[in-house]
Amino acid sequence: MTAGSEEIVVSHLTKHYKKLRAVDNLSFTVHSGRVTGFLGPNGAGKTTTLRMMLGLVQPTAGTATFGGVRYADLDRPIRHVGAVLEASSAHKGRSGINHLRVICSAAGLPRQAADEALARVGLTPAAKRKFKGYSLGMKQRLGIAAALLGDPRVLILDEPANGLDPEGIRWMRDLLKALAAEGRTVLVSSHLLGEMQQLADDVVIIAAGQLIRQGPVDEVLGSMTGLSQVRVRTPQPAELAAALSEQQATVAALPDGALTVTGLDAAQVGHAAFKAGVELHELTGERADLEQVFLQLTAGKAGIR
Ligand SMILES: Nc1ncnc2c1ncn2[C@@H]1O[C@H](COP(=O)(O)OP(=O)(O)OP(=O)(O)O)[C@@H](O)[C@H]1O
Repeated sequence: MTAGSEEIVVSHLTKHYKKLRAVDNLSFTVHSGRVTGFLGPNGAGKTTTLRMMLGLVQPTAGTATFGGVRYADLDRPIRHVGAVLEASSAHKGRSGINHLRVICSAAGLPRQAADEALARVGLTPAAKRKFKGYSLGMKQRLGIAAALLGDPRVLILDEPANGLDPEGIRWMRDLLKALAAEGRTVLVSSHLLGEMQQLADDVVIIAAGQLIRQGPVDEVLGSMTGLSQVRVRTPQPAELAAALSEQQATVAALPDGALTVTGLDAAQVGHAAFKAGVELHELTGERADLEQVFLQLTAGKAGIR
């Protein structure tokens, strides 16, 4: 399966509910061939944004396009954009495979697309079991299978890891990375920041309806130097702490005897030790993780509006 490239461009997208600016002049780009994490505190406007992209909510202003075309103007949208906005629902007594076949026949897709999509999400062994007997994880997989039926170049998933066990989460990560590696555009919202750090190539962070930061995960993490720490081990901790304190660094002792230094990078700590004649046995730069960066960037903007 090869896929052409179809970027998502969100431009000045806005949604007002009476006085509430649920989404406020939001612009960002989601690139093809990459997984983009869409992050924001509760009530930030993520679901509203995704729903506007898919034509399910009418924007107050602004646009969202897929390869330059609005969702409503796409020719056979199922072939362009697959979306999973909430855990899938299906007729309780219908089997997984029949659920997908019904969608295929309504959308004019070949029957065999149902078998392929089911295989892709690992549900073939449960193909003939009734939906009501599916676990939450199986329902999530079926929802993704439905989104994949038209072999779309864009995938949009709202909290896809909900209800998945650790193995399911790992499976989801591998699937989404593989779909992006095929050249697809994959946009996924999640609250699981540790998972996002492992999954996403790029992030878009919003809060209170507005863009806070977008870019490659590495760049976003690297830009928050104030949050990074250096771990250092020395047989002369008192001398090193004194030398570092002169440079406005904060030094804390760890239970294992090492020190953590905030406010300097590893090279600066190494240089200070060298100048003070202090012997080092370990020197490791520890970058802030996505959770720390997220909390710092959205501080004061989180919460229910
Ligand atoms: N139909 C609606 N009418 C009025 N207000 C709404 C409507 N839909 C959403 N909102 C409000 O818009 C804001 C953004 O909601 P949205 O569901 O988009 O946020 P979210 O980032 O997806 O949040 P969460 O992470 O909690 O799912 C919230 O304050 C919400 O209460």
